[in-house]
Amino acid sequence: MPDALAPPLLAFERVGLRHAGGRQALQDCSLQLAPGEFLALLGPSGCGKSTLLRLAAGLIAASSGQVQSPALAPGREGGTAMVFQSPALMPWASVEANVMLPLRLRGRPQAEARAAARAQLAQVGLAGWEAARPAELSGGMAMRVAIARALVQRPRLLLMDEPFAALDELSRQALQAELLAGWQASGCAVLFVTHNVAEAVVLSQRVAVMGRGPGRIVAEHRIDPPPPRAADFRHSDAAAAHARALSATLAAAQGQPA
Ligand SMILES: Nc1ncnc2c1ncn2[C@@H]1O[C@H](COP(=O)(O)OP(=O)(O)OP(=O)(O)O)[C@@H](O)[C@H]1O
Repeated sequence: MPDALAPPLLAFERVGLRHAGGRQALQDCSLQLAPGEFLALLGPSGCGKSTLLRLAAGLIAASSGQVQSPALAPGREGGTAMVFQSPALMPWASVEANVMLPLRLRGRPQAEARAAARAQLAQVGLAGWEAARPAELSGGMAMRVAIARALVQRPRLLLMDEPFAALDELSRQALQAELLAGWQASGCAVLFVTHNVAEAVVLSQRVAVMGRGPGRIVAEHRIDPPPPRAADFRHSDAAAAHARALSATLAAAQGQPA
């Protein structure tokens, strides 16, 4: 659960970003994420969601304003991990070796990294698949490996860029439930980019809606009840009401009637 009194884990203060080609992708973009919070970032195509995520990861620097996050401080445990729409696994390496990689790169001993990878794979439902190669996995299983590879790093901040967009609906729902279980077990904060209103409602505690031209946060919407929620929350009247409100906000952000 986010602690309302704790300093933010991630703070964007009037951030602007002009790409090298001259395009102003973000302008006056302000957003805060509390430790342990699950925030969905919802917005139309091209509004700057991925750009915002890359700023949060420290992969690019703001042109104006400030991005602050203790999770970006170098040399500290509990940093930032990222999951993309493509699982981006090493095809020549086993599932276990893929999940061990970030720990090995940090110098963790082989046996310790293997034990951590096995435990994390079991947590995402992949016990018994440690020796498999990525080519043997379904899209949903490959994404589970990518999530395990992120969570095994014990990040304080998990950044996810439309990770379930390429999956069929049933796989997507299963992965959503597993991500929520992983989030609750790890206590990390999640910033989750999606186009999908229902996904934002089911997963998050709060939704930030982006508008474009240039990209900025135009609305924030709290999703009640707080987690953990009943398994059938996605079919509840409360979820439908949140989805209607968010769809209207999103349509307004795109300059369309709801
Ligand atoms: N490296 C880059 N150089 C120049 N312009 C870029 C670069 N990356 C993104 N842009 C532009 O910045 C704007 C925001 O792009 P971004 O990918 O952040 O949007 P998005 O909301 O994630 O889009 P989508 O939902 O379609 O993935 C777009 O107009 C895009 O064309």
